[in-house]
Amino acid sequence: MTVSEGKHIDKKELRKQQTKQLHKNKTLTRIEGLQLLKKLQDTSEWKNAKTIATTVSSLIEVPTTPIIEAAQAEDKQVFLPKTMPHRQMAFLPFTNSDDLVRSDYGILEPVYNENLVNQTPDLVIVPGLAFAEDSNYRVGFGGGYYDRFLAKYTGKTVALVPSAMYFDTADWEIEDYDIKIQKLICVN
Ligand SMILES: Nc1nc2c(c(=O)[nH]1)N(C=O)[C@@H](CNc1ccc(C(=O)N[C@@H](CCC(=O)O)C(=O)O)cc1)CN2
Ligand SMILES: Nc1ncnc2c1ncn2[C@@H]1O[C@H](COP(=O)(O)OP(=O)(O)OP(=O)(O)O)[C@@H](O)[C@H]1O
Repeated sequence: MTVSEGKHIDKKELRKQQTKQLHKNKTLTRIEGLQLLKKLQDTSEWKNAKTIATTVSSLIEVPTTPIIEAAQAEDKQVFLPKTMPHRQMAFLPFTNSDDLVRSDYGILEPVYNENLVNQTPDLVIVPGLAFAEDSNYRVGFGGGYYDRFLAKYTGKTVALVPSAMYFDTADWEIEDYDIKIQKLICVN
């Protein structure tokens, strides 16, 4: 117990709240996602990246199909995560939607091939449920996959933050293993 605990919302509670909120805001998130992609394309991080990691979005996240298509149109290679044992992620090249397989968590993933893994893409677009603008901390789905991966990753990181995921400040508890996103791209 810490004295400051009272003003923090439990991460699990926040995830529950945000999941509900994001379901209500799907349409807005989709529209804002296109604006956020435009802003992303204006950044040096995007322009300088030859290899980009994103995800296959679930219904409540910023849709990633437009991101994948924009990257491909600019001859950038796209990598997608496959969840592995011990809460590790392997990033594998995106070839074609038909080659993706649904994971136990219901997310489409590329098929594992040790020869194709790339853990050092130039830019990682980090997913999440909530982002704090003043500190760049995030809350994800709770697997700790990105925190583990980013602990070793030394390239560029950005996150696209629609209004439903936006927080001025982190009113949740920051843990030692939480990793800040280098650049948050927000609406307006
Ligand atoms: N579109 C997308 N793909 C992604 C992520 C993401 O956030 N978005 N991930 C980002 O990390 C990874 C998968 N994330 C996962 C996060 C949590 C659990 C999981 O075990 N959830 C538990 C509940 C955990 C809890 O609430 O404490 C469960 O479903 O039982 C699984 C996968 C990789 N792919
Ligand atoms: N670098 C790490 N090494 C070992 N364990 C870690 C590390 N980072 C996070 N974890 C563990 O993973 C669990 C989930 O972490 P956290 O709540 O930050 O997930 P999240 O960031 O919301 O999820 P995700 O990164 O999958 O989107 C925590 O219980 C934590 O103990």
